Amino acid sequence: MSARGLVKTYPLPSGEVTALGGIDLDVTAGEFVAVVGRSGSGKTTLLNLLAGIDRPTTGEIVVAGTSVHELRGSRLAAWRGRTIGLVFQFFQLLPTLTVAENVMLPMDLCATVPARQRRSRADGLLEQVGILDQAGKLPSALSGGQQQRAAIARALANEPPVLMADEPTGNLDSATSDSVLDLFAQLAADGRTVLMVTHERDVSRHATRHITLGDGLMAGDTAGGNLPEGMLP
Ligand SMILES: Nc1ncnc2c1ncn2[C@@H]1O[C@H](COP(=O)(O)OP(=O)(O)OP(=O)(O)O)[C@@H](O)[C@H]1O
Repeated sequence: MSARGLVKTYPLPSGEVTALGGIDLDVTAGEFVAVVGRSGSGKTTLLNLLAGIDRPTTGEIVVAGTSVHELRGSRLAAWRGRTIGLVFQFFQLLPTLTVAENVMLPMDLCATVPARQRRSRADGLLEQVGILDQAGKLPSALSGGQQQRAAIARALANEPPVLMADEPTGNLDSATSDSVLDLFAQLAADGRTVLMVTHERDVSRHATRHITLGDGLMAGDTAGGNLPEGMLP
């Protein structure tokens, strides 16, 4: 995954806000990258651009051989559904569907898996994240950690090469956070690219690389699990 000259500005009545001022980035398969930085430094904007949720004002993004900045509308949505697994702070599970049905939803939307294989694939993913015994329950019957595991299984439904997570442990206690982060580390070790936005030092130490943003620019790029002092707010 690479980005070149990534700029994102928002026009406001009071003037233009520059969320990203020109980011160059290369991330390879198997990396577990934590994007860190102060509030307002551009972390979520960067993740949204790389995931194809939002489009850059200028600049280029290439993910798994596709020039994402050239895609629009339904082609962008189809690419995103196949390529990017998304995990959010508040899980975003659909409350009226069972856990297994939530996991099958991306398969239904993208038709990447034949209909008769979707349930067994969902069960396999739920087993991988350790909650197969919760498959038939509604999300409200699960703990926060179990709900985030269900959301990770759903993110993996279409076998995306890239997993992106915005503050995935922001709503979990520290022991539960650790187990979810171990799961991300395992998914990266299996060859996926994992990119996580976080502002918590304890969370970011699970990553193998830290990208620090400051005022929309790259302020640091360090390998290893320990973020140098002063690199987090
Ligand atoms: N839709 C928008 N319209 C206008 N300004 C925006 C919009 N989205 C983000 N911004 C601005 O862009 C800058 C970067 O925001 P962003 O949410 O990417 O930062 P962040 O590092 O993720 O912050 P936080 O840690 O608080 O979530 C901020 O100044 C923010 O106010």
